[in-house]
Amino acid sequence: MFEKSTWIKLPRNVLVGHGVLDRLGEAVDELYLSGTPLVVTSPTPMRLAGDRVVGQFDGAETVTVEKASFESVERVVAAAEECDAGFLVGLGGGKPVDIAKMASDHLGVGFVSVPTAASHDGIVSGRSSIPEGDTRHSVAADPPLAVVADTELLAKAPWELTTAGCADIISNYTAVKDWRLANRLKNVEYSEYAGALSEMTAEMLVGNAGSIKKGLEESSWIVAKALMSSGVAMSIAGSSRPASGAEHLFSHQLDRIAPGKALHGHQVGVGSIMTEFLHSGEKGQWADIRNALAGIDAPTTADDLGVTDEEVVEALTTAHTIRDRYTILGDGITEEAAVHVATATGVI
Ligand SMILES: NC(=O)C1=CN([C@@H]2O[C@H](COP(=O)(O)OP(=O)(O)OC[C@H]3O[C@@H](n4cnc5c(N)ncnc54)[C@H](OP(=O)(O)O)[C@@H]3O)[C@@H](O)[C@H]2O)C=CC1
Ligand SMILES: O=C(CO)COP(=O)(O)O
Ligand SMILES: [Zn+2]
Repeated sequence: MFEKSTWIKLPRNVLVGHGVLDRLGEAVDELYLSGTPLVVTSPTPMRLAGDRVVGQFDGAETVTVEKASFESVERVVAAAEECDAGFLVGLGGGKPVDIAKMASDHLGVGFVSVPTAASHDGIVSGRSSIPEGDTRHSVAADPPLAVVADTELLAKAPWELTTAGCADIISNYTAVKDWRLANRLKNVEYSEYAGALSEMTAEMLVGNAGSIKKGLEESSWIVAKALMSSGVAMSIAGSSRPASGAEHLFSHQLDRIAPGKALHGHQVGVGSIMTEFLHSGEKGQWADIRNALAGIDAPTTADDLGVTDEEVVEALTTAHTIRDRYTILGDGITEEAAVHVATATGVI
């Protein structure tokens, strides 16, 4: 008997474009949400867009978080309970958006995503990624009911945040390779639709790389749409597998070993150069990934990331321990292998 079933959760209203931030209230009205809106944000986004967001709702409350942690999630849950929040609005980069997503899932209330940076593909995904001690939890959470990505606002963010978003998308190439490998070797469920969408998203971004330039609002448009598409791939898969493989394990380890040195997207980009080398060897496509990253001003070396050679090697050799996700790193690679891949690709 055929017993498979699938439940894909996607956002209902997605607004991307110049000035759409001022249509946030309208986009939310359409969702028939009720109760007090709680805006979950962090210091910079609050300063840049807090008033414009809060001003579109009657009686909105605000909570500011500084760190991606379960403690922050608990603080947001407490603030929501105190004001009896009807729904949460995540305003900012990946940190406040993920925290708001996880808190609203816990509270069973709606969530609206308002990114201030095109820096990661959690803008629209049904995943929340929070570190805890030596591990990282990437948990299912309902995706946003609405996403409002104002390209005027995104384009004013530091250029590095946009190149980080590009690199997060470029890393989809290796994430999908890892996913297929895990399917072949460990029978991990693979979705052809999600895998194809994720790869096509990376392909289109690289194809449009010529239009991704500092100071050009069109760049934010291209990147924001790619981030949406990648987030949808994760929603279809019901996991972050289409967009997160060994290059993400490497980045999550770097977050522990060398915290705050580089952006998530930049770390996964450099990780992707090396894991592509592990997948396809010296003559493989790792140089294409490096060139794609270099072409949009994203880091390609340890130096660019601001981390040491030793930290890269440590992250590579220990990345497999951070979570139960089979990748090209298998049960771990030796220090010699890590030094070889990092040297051969020019990362160190
Ligand atoms: N759930 C998912 O599927 C995914 C989740 N992620 C997660 O997202 C996080 C990475 O996202 P990222 O955006 O890099 O992290 P942050 O939210 O920490 O943002 C990076 C920095 O940019 C600042 N910032 C944000 N917007 C602006 C702006 N418009 N102008 C100037 N500065 C700005 C932030 O300020 P401030 O410090 O004040 O916030 C912060 O210092 C990671 O925790 C990662 O795990 C990434 C990909 C997918
Ligand atoms: O960063 C992500 C996808 O780009 C989310 O992946 P994780 O599940 O590794 O946190
Ligand atoms: Zn990512």
